[in-house]
Parts: sequence; C-alpha cells; structure tokens
Amino acid sequence: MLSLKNVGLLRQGKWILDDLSWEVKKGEQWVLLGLNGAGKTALLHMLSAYHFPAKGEVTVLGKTFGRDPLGESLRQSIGLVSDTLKQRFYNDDSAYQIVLSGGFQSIGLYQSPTDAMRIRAQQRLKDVGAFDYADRSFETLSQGERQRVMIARALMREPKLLILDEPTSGLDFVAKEQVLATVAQLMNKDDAPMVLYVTHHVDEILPGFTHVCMLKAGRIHQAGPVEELINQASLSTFFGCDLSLEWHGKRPYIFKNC
Ligand SMILES: Nc1ncnc2c1ncn2[C@@H]1O[C@H](COP(=O)(O)OP(=O)(O)OP(=O)(O)O)[C@@H](O)[C@H]1O
Repeated sequence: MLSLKNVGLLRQGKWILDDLSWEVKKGEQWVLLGLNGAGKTALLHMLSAYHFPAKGEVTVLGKTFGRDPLGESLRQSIGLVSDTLKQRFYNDDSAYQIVLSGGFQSIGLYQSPTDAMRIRAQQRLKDVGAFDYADRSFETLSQGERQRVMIARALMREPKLLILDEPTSGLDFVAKEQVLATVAQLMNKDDAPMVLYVTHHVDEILPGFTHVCMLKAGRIHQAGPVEELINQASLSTFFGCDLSLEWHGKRPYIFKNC
C-alpha cells in the first residue's frame, strides 16, 4: 500500500523529513503518532503527492513518485479528513450536499449527482451515524457531527487509503469518543479502506489499529505492530520523559511520572 525508502523532504534548506523507510501492507491499519512539529503534516502532504521528496523512493498505492503519473489520479484513491479541508466548506450547504460533493472531489456541488451517488451518499451518512442530521446546514452542526460528515464525504469515492488527520482535535470528550467509535466501526467492516490515523494522543490507538509509526523530529523513531511498540519503555523514550502506561478497554493511556 505504501513504501518509503530512505526518503528525505527538503523545505527552505531544511530537511523536515529525513531517512524515512516505512512499509505498509494490505490489511494493516496504522496510527501515525507524533508530537507537534514532528513532520506528520509534511508526510501526509507527500503521501498525497502535494510534496515531492528530494531523495529516496516513495510508492503510494502502487504508484512510484517520479516514475508513474501522480497528482489527481492518486488523490482520487485517497480519502482525506483534515481541519484545513473542513474549513473550506460552505456553511449553508447541508450535510447531505457536502457528502455528495465528495463524489466530485469538489468544495460545493456544481454538477448533478447521479441516482447512484445519491444512494451512496445516504448510505455513507448512515455508516457514520450522521443520517439523522443529513438535511441540516453545516453551520448548525456540532464539531463532532461535522467530523462524521467529513468522514462520510471522504468515503464517497470508496478510497483505498483513508487519511484521518487529527480527527478529534477540538472535540470534547463525548464527541471525541463518538468519532473514535465511528472510526472503529469503519475499520471493522469487511471492505474497510486502509486507515492512516494521525494523532498526538496515545489513547486514540483503538483496538482495530494493528501498527503504529512513531515520528519524531522528521524521522521515524520506530514503526511496527502495536503490541510490540506500545509499552512503557518505548513510549518513555519516544516522548523523552518517564511515563506510566495503563490499558483500559484495550486502549492505552499514558501518565507522566513526576
Ligand atoms: N515550508 C516549510 N519551510 C520550512 N519549514 C517547514 C515548512 N513546512 C513545515 N516546516 C517545519 O517542518 C516541521 C514539521 O512540520 P509539520 O507541520 O509537518 O509538523 P506536524 O507534525 O504536522 O505538527 P503539528 O502536530 O503541530 O501539526 C516543523 O518544524 C515546521 O516548522
């Protein structure tokens, strides 16, 4: 699904990503974990072919950068949910219209959706538990409801890769847990896309995630199965402080030891 070999990304004379080697195979579900400034956004932009690496080899969904045509054709196979994207939608548009617009990858609806697209949009709204407010305008929805609408939209084109970039950012506890439940449900389906879930928070590593990539200062600190990497010693090293780790409901929670 994804393959990075000794990849480096240069921005204004600075290597903001360097020496990244990472393999993601079909059937795996990954969390990308990193603190502020680790390079998560830069990496996502590179995987979506908005940034080109200055060195190394990147292959995303079978397309190798520099060898295969990229751009729109690759991005059509990737569903993205991010705050930057969310802020671009028109507040008057209904949740249903916003989900439908995902079928055209447009901000707003400028073409007539087919009947099949309308049925799919309704199904996607049901899949994420947002059907009840399908006709409400975006501006009247809570942040958690908006986030579920954005996930439904990203699923419209049946992406092979679904990137969720900090989807719980700015949500209260209840809304956060609702979004996480939506993600868990989605990953549980037989036809689930590969999910790349980007976060700062260890407790968002749901049981459905099989692997974690820990990004630190533009480099991969460690990448591998959750059961091997999510432990007290490795997280203490990663975050650079002495931590305790507890598991509740098969989710990890960390506490700083003062
Ligand atoms: N165009 C650029 N020129 C120079 N430095 C940049 C550029 N874009 C990003 N950086 C730097 O690269 C580093 C990684 O940035 P990035 O936004 O990818 O981090 P992040 O992990 O997404 O952080 P956050 O969690 O805060 O969103 C930061 O130090 C940032 O200042």
